[in-house]
Amino acid sequence: MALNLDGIIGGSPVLAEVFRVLAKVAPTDSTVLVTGESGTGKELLVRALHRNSPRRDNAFVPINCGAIPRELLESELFGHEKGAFTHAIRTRPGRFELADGGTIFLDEIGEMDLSLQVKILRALQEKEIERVGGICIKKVDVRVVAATNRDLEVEVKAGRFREDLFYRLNVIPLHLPPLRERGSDVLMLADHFLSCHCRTKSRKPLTLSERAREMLLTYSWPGNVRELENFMERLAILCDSVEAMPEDLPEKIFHDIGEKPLRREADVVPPRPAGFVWPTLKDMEDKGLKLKDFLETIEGRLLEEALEQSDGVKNKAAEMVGIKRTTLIEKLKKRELL
Ligand SMILES: Nc1ncnc2c1ncn2[C@@H]1O[C@H](COP(=O)(O)OP(=O)(O)OP(=O)(O)O)[C@@H](O)[C@H]1O
Repeated sequence: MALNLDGIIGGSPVLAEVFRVLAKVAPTDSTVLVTGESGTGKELLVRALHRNSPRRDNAFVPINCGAIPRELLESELFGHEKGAFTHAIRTRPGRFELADGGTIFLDEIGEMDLSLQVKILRALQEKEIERVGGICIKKVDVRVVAATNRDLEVEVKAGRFREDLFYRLNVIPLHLPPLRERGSDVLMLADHFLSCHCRTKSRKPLTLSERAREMLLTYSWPGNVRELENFMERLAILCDSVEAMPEDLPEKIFHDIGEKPLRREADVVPPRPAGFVWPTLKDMEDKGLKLKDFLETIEGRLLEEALEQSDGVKNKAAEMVGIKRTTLIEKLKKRELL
C-alpha cells in the first residue's frame, strides 16, 4: 500500500531514506525511537507512522514527557484511583489506557525521571500497567513510539537514562536529519509555508528572489523546519512587495552565513539611549494596553527572544530567562507558541 505522507514536505535523498524505513516499520507493532534535533518534524513523522499502521482507526495519544512535572506525569501516563493523592477526587484512566488498541507517543522521553523509566519498561515488557494507588494490574495493547532530541546513548553513559529501557525503545531507530542536510527541501518548504501564510493572511502572493533563495540554502537552520516556518510567517506579515529580497530576511541569517546585514532605509532605527530605560505609563497607553496585557506582552517578547537566541532549545531558553523548563512550556502553550 502507498504511504500516506500527507503534510510532510521534502524530496531529499536523506528524507526518502526515512520514508523507506517508515514504510517497512509502519505495518508492524515494533517500538520505534525517533531522534533528531528540535523542530525537524519528529511529531509529524510519528503521526504519519500511526496513520500508516493497522492501528490507524484507533487512538493516537501524544504526551510530552518534558512538559509535565514528575509528580503529575506518572498519573497522566498510568492513571490514578480515587484518593490516591490529595487531589485525586475521582478515578482517572491514564494515557496508556486511552491509547488501548492504538499508539502512544512519548515525546521528549529523554527528559523522563529514572524512577518513571522503570514503569515504562514494565509497560513495554509486560504490556500491563498499574494506576497510581491501584491494586490491580491492567493489560493494555499499545504500540509505543518515543522521540527525543537528546543523544540517549550519552544519557545512558551519564546514568540519566536506563540502558535496558534504551534498548527496548530503540528496536527501530528512525533519525530525522537536520534541515541543513536536506538540500533543496529548504526551498520546497519555504515556498510551501510562504504560500500558506499569504493565503491565511489574505495577502497577495509573495515569492523569494534568487539571492534570497541562495541565502536560505546557505543558512544553517539551527531551529530546523520550525524556524523556517517562523521566518516565512514573518515575511508574509512584514514584506509589502511581491518579491522578498535578501534585506527582508532576518539579520540572523546574514550573521550565520558571514555577510553584513542589508537594511532597508525605513528599517534603520534611531540608536537607543545608552543604559536601560524603564517603560513609562505613556508607553503603556501608546500601546493601548492595560497593565496586565502590557506585562504579558513584555513577557511574551522576552520569551520569544530567548527562544530565538537558543535556537528553539527550551532548556536553554528557560535558563536564559531564569524559569523552569516546565514553566516555560506552560507559558508558550498559553500563547500558542508551541
Ligand atoms: N517535512 C515537513 N513538512 C512540513 N512541515 C514540517 C515538516 N517538518 C516539520 N514541519 C513542521 O515544523 C514544525 C515542527 O515540527 P515537529 O513539532 O514535528 O518537530 P519536532 O522535531 O517534534 O520538534 P520538538 O523536538 O521541538 O518537539 C511543525 O509545525 C511541523 O508541522
